Amino acid sequence: MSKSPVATDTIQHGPSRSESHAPTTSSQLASNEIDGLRQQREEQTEIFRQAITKTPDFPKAGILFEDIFPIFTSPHHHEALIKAYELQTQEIVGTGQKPDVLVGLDARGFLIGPTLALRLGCSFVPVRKAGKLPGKLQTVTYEKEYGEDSFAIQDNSIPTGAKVVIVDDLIATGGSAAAAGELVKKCGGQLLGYIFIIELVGLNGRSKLDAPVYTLIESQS
Ligand SMILES: O=P(O)(O)OC[C@H]1O[C@H](OP(=O)(O)OP(=O)(O)O)[C@H](O)[C@@H]1O
Ligand SMILES: Nc1ncnc2[nH]cnc12
Repeated sequence: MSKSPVATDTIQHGPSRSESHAPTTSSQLASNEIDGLRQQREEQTEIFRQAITKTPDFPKAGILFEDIFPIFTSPHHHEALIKAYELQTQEIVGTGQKPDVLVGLDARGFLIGPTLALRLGCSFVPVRKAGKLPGKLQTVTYEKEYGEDSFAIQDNSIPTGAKVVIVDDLIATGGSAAAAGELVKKCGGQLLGYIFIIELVGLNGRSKLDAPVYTLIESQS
């Protein structure tokens, strides 16, 4: 799992299995468990990496489009993906805790958010493209890798002070995610972090975000 501040710090500062000769203490046990989790994640990440297709010059010349839909053709890979998001959410909110609200971004964040919310037993709230949601809205216009767009969220969808995690498939320029974060805050939510499958690291989208960013795969560095 790349760019995971909580997990990476724990792994880097804990003793590794090969360094440990003394009797096992509870902190070493925790470290071993983390090693096991990390290995499991690396195997899963490799599965996702192989499933994702890359298409040059789509939807515009110069864009290398990374398509996550093939992950969903296999129930096994689909399950592994939701599990990976579940583990990542646990790292953000703390073991045994859950966010109050998961916010998913139109459209590909909707592939992950509702299923994950059901697993965690929390609320799911959509951030929709402009013109799709009824009622009183908060809206924002933003730039993304291949154009400009507008997002909306329903005004009363997030209780004041609610712990919120934003999920989407990919971060490129970070424009979409930053806009969604702005909407969450306008609604009074407390933004705890973002989770993506793919990060296009060369675009440094995470620099636009002011909450921790967790990604499974780094690409296009
Ligand atoms: O980091 P950025 O440069 O903002 O780009 C990332 C966004 O672009 C894609 O969505 P898109 O707007 O293409 O919508 P879609 O999910 O309907 O395809 C992707 O799913 C992210 O939401
Ligand atoms: N290169 C890319 N591939 C897929 N979705 C994207 N959204 C923004 N940039 C993208």
